[in-house]
Amino acid sequence: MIRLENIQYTNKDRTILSVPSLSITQGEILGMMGPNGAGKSTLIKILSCLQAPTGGKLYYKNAELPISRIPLEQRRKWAVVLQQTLIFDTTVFQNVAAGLKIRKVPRSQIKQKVDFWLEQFGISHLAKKNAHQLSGGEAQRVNLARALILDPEVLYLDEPFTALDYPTKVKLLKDFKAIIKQTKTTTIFVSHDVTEIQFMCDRLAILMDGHIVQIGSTANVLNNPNQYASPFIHDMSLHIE
Ligand SMILES: Nc1ncnc2c1ncn2[C@@H]1O[C@H](COP(=O)(O)OP(=O)(O)OP(=O)(O)O)[C@@H](O)[C@H]1O
Repeated sequence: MIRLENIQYTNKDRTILSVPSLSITQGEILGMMGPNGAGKSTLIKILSCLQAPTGGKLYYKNAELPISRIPLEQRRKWAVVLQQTLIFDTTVFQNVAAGLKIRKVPRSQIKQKVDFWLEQFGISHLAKKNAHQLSGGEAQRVNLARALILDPEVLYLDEPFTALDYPTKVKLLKDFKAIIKQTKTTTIFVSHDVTEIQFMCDRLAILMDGHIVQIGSTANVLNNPNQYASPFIHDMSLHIE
């Protein structure tokens, strides 16, 4: 589905990211972990074309993308959800409908789709509430519904659950995983929380200092880290216990 070849991101003389190759298959959930400043957000931004790399090639469904000028139709196949919920000062319904309105989807379809996605995320009862009056967990549900309503082929998530308390997070993770497995949405998921990663991800990549030092099945990477990943995995062991 997505393939990176020799992707580099340098700033002045500093290499922030260097990924010789990375392939992401359709429908998989790929996790990304690593210390602060390892380059996870930079990689997400490059994958979702929010930021152009300074070198390398990006392929989407075997076609090379012109990374410095990605067409709008292509960008619209992807959705990005960040830790900060970008909620508009209007109702929950209008927030979830926003992307469809921009795409000029007919009103009758908008109503049908919004009702469906509010239901999927268990927030139908909040439809008329002002989105600025929501709790963190409710707001993040709105944020996720707003992304998934666009039927993205790829979903990029950068620590979307970090600010949530544990019971809220567990409930949302369960609902969310069921939805993305059902819709077979290819998902790239950055997190600092090993529990989230274990629960969500088919594969896990460990980034250190701008390099993917290990990638493989989530259980294998966490249980058998290589010499480069093991200091980071070891430091997380307190959280695992
Ligand atoms: N546009 C930029 N210009 C200069 N330096 C940048 C730029 N973007 C990121 N960096 C630097 O690149 C490095 C990687 O940053 P990035 O945000 O990708 O890391 P991260 O792994 O997502 O970190 P965190 O876990 O703290 O969110 C950091 O040292 C950051 O300061």
